[in-house]
Amino acid sequence: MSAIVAERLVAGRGGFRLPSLDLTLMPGARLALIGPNGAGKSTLLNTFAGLLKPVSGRLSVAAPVALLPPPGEVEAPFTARRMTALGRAARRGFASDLDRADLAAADAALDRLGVAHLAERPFDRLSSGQRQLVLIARTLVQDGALVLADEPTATLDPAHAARVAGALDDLAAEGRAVVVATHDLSLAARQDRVLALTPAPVEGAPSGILTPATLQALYGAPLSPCPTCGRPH
Ligand SMILES: Nc1ncnc2c1ncn2[C@@H]1O[C@H](COP(=O)(O)OP(=O)(O)OP(=O)(O)O)[C@@H](O)[C@H]1O
Repeated sequence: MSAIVAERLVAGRGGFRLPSLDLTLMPGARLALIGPNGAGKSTLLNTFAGLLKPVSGRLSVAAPVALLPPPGEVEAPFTARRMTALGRAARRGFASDLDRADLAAADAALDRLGVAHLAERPFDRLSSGQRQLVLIARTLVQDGALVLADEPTATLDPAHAARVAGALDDLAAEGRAVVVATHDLSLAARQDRVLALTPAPVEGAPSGILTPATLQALYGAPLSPCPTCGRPH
């Protein structure tokens, strides 16, 4: 079964509308959404997550969905460990409290991202990048068949960004479909496919989409060096 099937899907919110989109994503596939500020990446992710109703068209999504919201959206008076472990509690409802297995999974996810030392720290007193890593750890423990990550590496230093990219690769290797919305073109380049949200969305292999010409058309300015070939232009 596909992780996402979108047919003539129009996503939007308020007065904003994305162009009609056809997309199929198989389990284990990795897709990057790129596009300028306001292009509709978060709108599309939230539509995939079921938080926004499609304006029109057909959308079928595998469950469960694990969603990493964009940086800065989450506040909570919990420790980093509890905040991470709540990713598992959400899956089975909030009726029962977290158990040892949940806390152990949280510790393993924090360790995977190089922030095990933050486990006992109050989430609300972490730096923005540290909070982001905790929320990514929470996403890792959610056991999603479809993992949606909105700007996962924004606010991260290069070493932590590399760990996150590797952790997302691991999720895909486990058979989960992964969609990242990102301005980080090196992260986009390591996905299997890239969907560029332009007035007419274009989708393909990173080598076909992350080209100087496509990026210049997408962002309205030349980008150098080329993110896939590394050459200045
Ligand atoms: N809550 C909202 N209500 C109405 N319109 C919104 C809302 N949030 C965003 N929009 C509009 O929807 C459009 C797409 O926004 P969206 O956040 O999906 O873009 P994005 O590609 O994720 O942008 P960015 O890269 O800046 O995060 C924008 O024109 C934005 O102004």
